[in-house]
Amino acid sequence: MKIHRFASSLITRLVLFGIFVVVASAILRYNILINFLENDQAKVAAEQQSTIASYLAQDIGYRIAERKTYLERLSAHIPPGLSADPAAMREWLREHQELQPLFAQGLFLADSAGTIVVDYPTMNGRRAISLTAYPDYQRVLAGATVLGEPLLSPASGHPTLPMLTPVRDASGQVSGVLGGTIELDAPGFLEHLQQARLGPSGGFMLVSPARRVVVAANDPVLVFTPVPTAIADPMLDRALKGWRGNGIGRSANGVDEIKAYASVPGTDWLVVTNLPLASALPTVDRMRALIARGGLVQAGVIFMLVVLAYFWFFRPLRRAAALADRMTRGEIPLSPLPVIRRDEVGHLTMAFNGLLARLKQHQSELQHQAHHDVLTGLPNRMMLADRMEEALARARRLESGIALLFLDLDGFKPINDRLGHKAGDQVLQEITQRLRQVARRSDTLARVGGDEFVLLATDLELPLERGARVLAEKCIKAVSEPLMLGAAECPLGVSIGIAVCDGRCDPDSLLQAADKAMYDAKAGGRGCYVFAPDGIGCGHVTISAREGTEGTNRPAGSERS
Ligand SMILES: Nc1nc2c(ncn2[C@@H]2O[C@H](COP(=O)(O)OP(=O)(O)OP(=O)(O)O)[C@@H](O)[C@H]2O)c(=O)[nH]1
Repeated sequence: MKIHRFASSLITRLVLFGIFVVVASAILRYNILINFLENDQAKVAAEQQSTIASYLAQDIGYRIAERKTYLERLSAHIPPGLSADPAAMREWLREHQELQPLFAQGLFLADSAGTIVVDYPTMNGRRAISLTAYPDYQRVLAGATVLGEPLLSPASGHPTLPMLTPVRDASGQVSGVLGGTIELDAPGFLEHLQQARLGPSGGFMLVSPARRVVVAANDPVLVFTPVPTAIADPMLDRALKGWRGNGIGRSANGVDEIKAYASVPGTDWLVVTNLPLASALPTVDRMRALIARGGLVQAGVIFMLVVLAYFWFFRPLRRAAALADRMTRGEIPLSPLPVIRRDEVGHLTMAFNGLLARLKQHQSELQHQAHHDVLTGLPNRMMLADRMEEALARARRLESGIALLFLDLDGFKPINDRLGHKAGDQVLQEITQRLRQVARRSDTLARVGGDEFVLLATDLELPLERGARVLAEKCIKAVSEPLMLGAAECPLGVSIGIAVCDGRCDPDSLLQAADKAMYDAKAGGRGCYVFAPDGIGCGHVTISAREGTEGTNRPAGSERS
């Protein structure tokens, strides 16, 4: 029962609704804020990465340009005829290599047939290599300085990068090729890219779009590995096709990353940076934790407020409901509930009190209807019984007596028949008024049948019959007075049976005795009164001065009706 009441409680619903609103707004706020922060932070991080990627690309470009310029200058300054003397040429190369070691794997000279003839330092097998098979060899012969594709040095096994420039004779004709081999791992070339760290798990790559291979990376495992396919990493694929910029994309292993792409000047290479989104946005993570903690605190505060509200705002309501329950169970009488505050609860309580007042009024009306005759407003038989009980008890206490006059109208039916029931009702109301004037305030005049009335007279002095007789005569006189309804005369009389008692008799027997005496009065000619015979149904009647108890008594001057 309690669980059911709890489940259907307005307060429970209010609390649940409140919690729903708080949770929904917290989730909404959380999503809006986190989305905004994520986008904002990701944008900032992507711009930062672009800057870093550009810086690295510029740095690599600069180092390549530096080597290119150096190689071209060396080529231009080879003393005439020196290339014909390998030992002197090698010495010349050594001097320059030691002065400016930009090519970590050294310098070499190829003759006009493309065969390497001199190198410094001497590397295993390098002198036997022919450059004619080299894809860009013809471009070198045409006069261009060419940066080759990265390859694993057959001599050292290290990733290397060859650079070739033409050597011209005095007439300006290409007479040979001067080359230098850059070692990718060597200090002073790609070390920024290789050693740099981007967050806890971000990385850099130098990619050759032509070969679709990773030239260098801060993760050595990636070096010389093919780049992911277009499906695995669509953003990188776009970058390989020429697009430059930054953004958020999914990596080949399914991680969302912030990526940036920048071109290395003087090459077709590409610097790629990538940083997993999660580690790029530490503020967002902290914000998440902060919002979660804030949400918990908020929920706690709201819960406490709801509990306080429950106890504070609804206390009068709970108290009123408890009182109303007790009234319903009959533990306390129906009485207005206390109105504590002038709020909605107070309004409801006042409305309840109004309803209660109406109910009580209705109840007393019903009570009145149950004990009174509707037409005349006189007490009915039920109420008469109560009054008789009271009167008998009082008579016993005060050692007085009571008289019961049973009145039945004479000649009422013809009025009804002649003038109708409505007129009959008016007659009954008029007779009631007349009989009321005859009775004392302490007496009870009741209507017990169609044209039957009972007059209960109390506190009678001895002899009881004297008072009863006077009363009966007054009744006969009052009823017999001319009665006009409009122009119609309504002649009426009344027959009265009288029973008297000193208080020690049974009310039903007393009523029966009076009723029977009334019939005797009817039988005796109507318009008169008859006392119930001593001992008939009223064994305790004490009559000290009994007059005319055996005969029919008419008031002086009254006519038989
Ligand atoms: N108008 C009206 N008539 C009523 C009411 N109650 C009973 N009656 C009528 O009252 C009449 C009573 O009948 P009787 O007692 O025979 O009338 P009566 O002419 O006085 O005859 P006796 O009593 O024998 O002298 C009946 O016609 C009933 O229908 C009422 O509330 N209003």
